[in-house]
Amino acid sequence: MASISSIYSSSPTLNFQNNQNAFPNSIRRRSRSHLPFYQTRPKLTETQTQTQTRSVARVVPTNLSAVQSTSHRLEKDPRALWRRYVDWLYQHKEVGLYLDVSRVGFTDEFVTEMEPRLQDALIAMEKLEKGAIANPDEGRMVGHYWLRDSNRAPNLFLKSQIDKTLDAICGFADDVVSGKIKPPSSPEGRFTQILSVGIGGSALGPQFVAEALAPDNPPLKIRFIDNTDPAGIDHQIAQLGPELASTLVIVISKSGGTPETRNGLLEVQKAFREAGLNFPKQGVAITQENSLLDNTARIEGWLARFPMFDWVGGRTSEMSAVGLLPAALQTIDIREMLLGASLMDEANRSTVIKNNPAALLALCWYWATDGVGSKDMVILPYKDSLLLFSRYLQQLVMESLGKEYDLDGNQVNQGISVYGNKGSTDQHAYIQQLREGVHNFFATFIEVLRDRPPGHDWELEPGVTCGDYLFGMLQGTRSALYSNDRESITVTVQEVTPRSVGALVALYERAVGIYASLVNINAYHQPGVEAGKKAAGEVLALQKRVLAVLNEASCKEPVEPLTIEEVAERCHAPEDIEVIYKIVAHMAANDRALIAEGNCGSPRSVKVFLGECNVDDLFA
Ligand SMILES: O=P(O)(O)OC[C@H]1O[C@H](O)[C@H](O)[C@@H](O)[C@@H]1O
Repeated sequence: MASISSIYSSSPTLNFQNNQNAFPNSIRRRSRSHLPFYQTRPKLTETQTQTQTRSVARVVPTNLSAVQSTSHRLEKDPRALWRRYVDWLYQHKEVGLYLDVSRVGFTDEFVTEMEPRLQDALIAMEKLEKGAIANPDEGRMVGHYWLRDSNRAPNLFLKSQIDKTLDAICGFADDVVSGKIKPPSSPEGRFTQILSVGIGGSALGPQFVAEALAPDNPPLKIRFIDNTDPAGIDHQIAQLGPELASTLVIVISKSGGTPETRNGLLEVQKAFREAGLNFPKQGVAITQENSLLDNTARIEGWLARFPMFDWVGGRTSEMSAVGLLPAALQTIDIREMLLGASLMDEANRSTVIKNNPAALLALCWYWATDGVGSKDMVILPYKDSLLLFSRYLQQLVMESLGKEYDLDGNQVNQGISVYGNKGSTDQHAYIQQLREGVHNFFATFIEVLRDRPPGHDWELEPGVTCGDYLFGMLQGTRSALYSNDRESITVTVQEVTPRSVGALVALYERAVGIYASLVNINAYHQPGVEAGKKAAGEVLALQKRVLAVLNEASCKEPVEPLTIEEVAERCHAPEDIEVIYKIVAHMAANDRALIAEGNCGSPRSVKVFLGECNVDDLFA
């Protein structure tokens, strides 16, 4: 998780204070060591690429590579496949979940060779659950498993923090839903909408759970601002219309300093001002204690604040206030979600690999991707309400496993790519390529046995329901892929319920942790994300310098239009000329007092000046 200072030090504009001053008073010269954003990762030379390949090879023991998927032919005899299905089928009775790994072609020899490594991974997981510093780079414990079983927290203080927060969430949600806590100026007299502002791990879990579990007509309907796209934000606010007066705004950010979330908040606050509404009486913050967001909410007297804990990462925060508060406000049974997760956690502690679904998943991933991410994970839930599962897993898996270095400092460039939407819809989009095209994936089907609530089904043709078609499509695709040597895992749940959704989240969280141990990486940090954030800050800082240079030239009599080269020179940033051109083009397209003359298709012809100059700023 990025520290606040690292975000703010990179750009003076990325600050929770609304900075109205677009023109800096002084222009700082960039140090030579300050690389422009597009140069942050130099290309590897041929020798480096070879070194990289060698270190990748090091994480796969040579004795394993001989028995792995690439050289192995899949079993095709139906009776042998049925035996394999029965032998390997995992069932969790209390959750109503099954895991079928029979269509992944791992051999017995592979399982035997992986056994000691899986046992090591389970020991590492046990230590993590007991409070070890499992995220060494950030010196942090990794405690999302304690959230659903606080008795497992390593000390009483953490346990009471978890319990108190859960009670506070339930109490607050009950009071909002019952109308005891009301918005100050809504004609309805109660909150009817939730606007959740957050990004990444502070959005994806709540989005997935809302789509999966919210009732058709929840007492509070949720919508999300999860980007700094102004048109997207306007769209959400416009759709709320007069109901802004009865909207509970939940701002979620672990660090409390993520620029997109800060911007979303400022935009929403502006909408409240324009509607004559009192934002603090409708605002809730979920963030780490003493973060900028926390302090802002405290000082401004927001309606409520809920903590995010240092030891819970964003992408594993669904069972913290981040996921639980929005869910509870939609009357989703969060205690059942927590129970589903803790039941699944318990199963995932089994040291018998066949009885440990997370270990089985990790084993399959390792087999299918040769332990180096050589194949993508395609997630295909055959249920509309699970549409966002793949998006949720994309962050969980890719941010956790996508790492340049392993724990010993070897360059490994690990990861598994994740994508997918839902079946059978995707059969009409890209299954053609999956079956016959480039063989670079393995599929995971998510099957839901219950088609509709009891008593609602009907036969649209004799003996066949709509749900039977969905079922048939899944089975047909699974077998069509397999017959063409495409491997698949099937996770089956009885129904989409708070319990099964909690269990699915827990299953994949643990599988990611175990897999990370198998490939010896830290699953709990995200150093690569910082580069993009830092680069964005640099672009915005450069934009201010461009404006200052243009302001100076535009205040001259007569106005001095500048070429892009001249702007770059005067910014003392000739190496950033391309970004400067893009800054100019973006500002010109947005009527920002900047006039660009010439043909945008040939950037050298463009001359630029400001429509209005700011003399005060020039002499400030
Ligand atoms: O919750 P926040 O601190 O606002 O962070 C939101 C997101 O920011 C970054 O992109 C991190 O890589 C994500 O892991 C995190 O979920």
